[in-house]
Amino acid sequence: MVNTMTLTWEATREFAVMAEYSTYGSVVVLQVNNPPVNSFSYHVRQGLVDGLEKAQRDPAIRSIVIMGKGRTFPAGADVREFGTASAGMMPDLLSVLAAVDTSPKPVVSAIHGTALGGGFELALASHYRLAVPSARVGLPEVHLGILPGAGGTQRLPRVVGVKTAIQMITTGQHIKAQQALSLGLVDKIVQGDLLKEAVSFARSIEGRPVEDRRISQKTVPDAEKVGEVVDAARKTIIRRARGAIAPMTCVQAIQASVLPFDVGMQRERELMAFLMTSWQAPAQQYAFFSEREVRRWSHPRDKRVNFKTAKPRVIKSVGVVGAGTMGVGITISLLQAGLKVVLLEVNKKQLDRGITTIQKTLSQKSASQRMSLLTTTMDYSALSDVDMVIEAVFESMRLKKEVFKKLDSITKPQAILASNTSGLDIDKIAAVTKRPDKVVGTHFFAPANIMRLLENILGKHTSAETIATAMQLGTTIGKVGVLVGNCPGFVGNRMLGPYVTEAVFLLEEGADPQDVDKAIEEFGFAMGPFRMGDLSGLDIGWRGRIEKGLTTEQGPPPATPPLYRRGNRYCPLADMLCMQGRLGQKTGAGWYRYEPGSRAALPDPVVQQMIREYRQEHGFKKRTISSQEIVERCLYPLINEGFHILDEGIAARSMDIDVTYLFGYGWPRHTGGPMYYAEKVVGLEKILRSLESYQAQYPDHHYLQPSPLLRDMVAKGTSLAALGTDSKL
Ligand SMILES: CCCCCCC[C@H](O)CC(=O)SCCNC(=O)CCNC(=O)[C@H](O)C(C)(C)COP(=O)([O-])OP(=O)([O-])OC[C@H]1O[C@@H](n2cnc3c(N)ncnc32)[C@H](O)[C@@H]1OP(=O)([O-])[O-]
Repeated sequence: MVNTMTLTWEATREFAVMAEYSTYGSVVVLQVNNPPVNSFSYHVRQGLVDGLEKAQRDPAIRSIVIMGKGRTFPAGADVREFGTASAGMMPDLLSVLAAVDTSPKPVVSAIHGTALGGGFELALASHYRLAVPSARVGLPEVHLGILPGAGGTQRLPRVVGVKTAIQMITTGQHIKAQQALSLGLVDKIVQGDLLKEAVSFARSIEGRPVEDRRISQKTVPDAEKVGEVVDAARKTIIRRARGAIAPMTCVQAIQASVLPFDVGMQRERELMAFLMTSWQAPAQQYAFFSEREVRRWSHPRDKRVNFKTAKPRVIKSVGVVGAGTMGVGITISLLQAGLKVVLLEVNKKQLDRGITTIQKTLSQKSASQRMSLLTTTMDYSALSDVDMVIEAVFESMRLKKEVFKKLDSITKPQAILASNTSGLDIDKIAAVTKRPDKVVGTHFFAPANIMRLLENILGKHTSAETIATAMQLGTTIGKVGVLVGNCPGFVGNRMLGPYVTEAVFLLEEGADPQDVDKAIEEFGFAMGPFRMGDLSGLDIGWRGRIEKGLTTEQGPPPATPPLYRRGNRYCPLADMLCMQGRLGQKTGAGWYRYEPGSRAALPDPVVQQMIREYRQEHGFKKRTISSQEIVERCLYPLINEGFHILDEGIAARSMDIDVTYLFGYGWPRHTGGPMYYAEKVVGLEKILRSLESYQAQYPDHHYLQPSPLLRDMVAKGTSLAALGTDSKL
């Protein structure tokens, strides 16, 4: 039992601020105090080493507890320090952990919050680990393009075996306390006050030898199977990594854990140095910080549109109009966040289908509780009292205007009206209401309950309060909200336009859909443009082109040259598929064919024949197109559109574009996003010169014309970060 009297701070705070030193009789408690996540900045490392040394010197001290102050046990190395002088300053994390491991007095890590990365490595270097039930542990370094470089690849397999270590480290998953206990990663789960419990536990183990508690001295339990385990895991890891080098490098380090500890540590250090100096690690760290930085939004249009000053309205209940795929996904997200939802659908069958999907998707445990927050209706008057409505009807301006007129007359005057549109003009929708200041675009991505991106569109009259409310709602429901301006397609779909168009032009010249998809997937996308089109439904784009007058259900509009529309080059291959009823996966055929019940895209001789005949008819000569050309011709125009978007102020910062693509379009994270990739991986000058060269070859592909901003930046040597507003990066 801990004497509560001893719980008053006796210690001086000479290592205060970053690692506080306190004594409770024979126990020293070192509390890391570096908000918000107690990361191991230089001062924390120094504080811990000083504290450990002081505890060793004091004969009255018999055990040491390490814990985190505030919300968490250390969540890892200070990533902002990477690449700076303080990252290399001694003591480094390895020497802190060596001092813990070799301490003759037992060291207990007492975990609450999230012990991640270097934090969990510190816990593994300790002789005992306690955790509160809500704690989570893990080694998520792979998401930052590196490996657990403070012994994590060597100590974890010594506890859980190579197989589980590979699984944990290559996925970077966080493990709950209970599972950590069953894996032997924590020794005890403690209820109640962690400090008291930890001090009491530390007293109970004083005097016991620490040698057999040192993980570094243990052997890997499944060491003899290491080759077999690695072989079995390799294929899946490489496929999942999609070009990221960190996962397989982590495996190489884990493989070395069967060697003597010091040899394995040396191997870990070498592999860490390899990753740290690769171009992928900074890209992934940029992605990590950008995901957080977009929360500090602002817009050049109006200085009141700024996260610092704009106050969101409190939203307790939300109406959702439309129980199609999007409306249902949005409803699920809102219910999962504990919000009250009124789901309106005028078609009874559709409504019933929607309710069934919602019930099935919500987790068994909380389904009835979540479902009690849902009201369903076919009557607009049920929306009279909600704080906000998200319209998710079919993508038609006429229909959306009708819905907004009704919503404006029925909902309370202060209610916010949001449209889940993927590209329609928010100002036109707002214009049919008497409250354009309360109208905003909220573009969710399918499946809306899974995809993390929420593109929030600021209309001409949208107030700062309204946009703040949309951004806040995104956070509440676990989305990554990005603020963008109003233009056709907003940021994401506008940039996708030239990408998809150029992909189809590649078919004219000799590529097959699978050639283009393969090149884009090798670049790192989960799906190339043709597989993606088949998944989303080819009719979406077709309907859009019909609405714009570019085509009709029967073929090209009368008196139109076959390969041109309004003076621009046009390829009708996608329209031809739709006219044959090939709308993608849902009809069993699109750019590919699909066996009943299967999602596997199979090359289709029918499509290949159609493309061949088309080439013949229009005099295109087939040639072999390299993967590099495919990647450049699809991605550089997309990037170029990003520069137009920045130039027009549709996105305030390049990171808003990057986050949009990382979270909404499956852009490979290890390349940082399209704008980061353009600047830091390829180089702006090279992008510009390639666009110029392709433009010379294809003068009527208008989007290959380099953006004036890109030209200007190359000429002046300006960086993208220098353009941004409010950026802390
Ligand atoms: C010889 C050399 C040897 C080198 C050895 C190093 C080896 C080691 O294995 C490497 C590591 O540990 S790598 C690290 C491995 N660890 C990880 O990868 C863990 C990464 N972190 C996370 O997963 C989440 O932040 C938490 C789950 C910790 C908290 O989630 P939440 O409650 O939703 O909160 P939130 O909004 O997410 O964050 C709040 C604020 O903290 C900031 N920040 C956070 N972590 C940071 C860090 N490590 N650093 C700096 N900053 C970090 C974050 O940016 C944000 O700042 P803002 O200014 O307010 O925007």
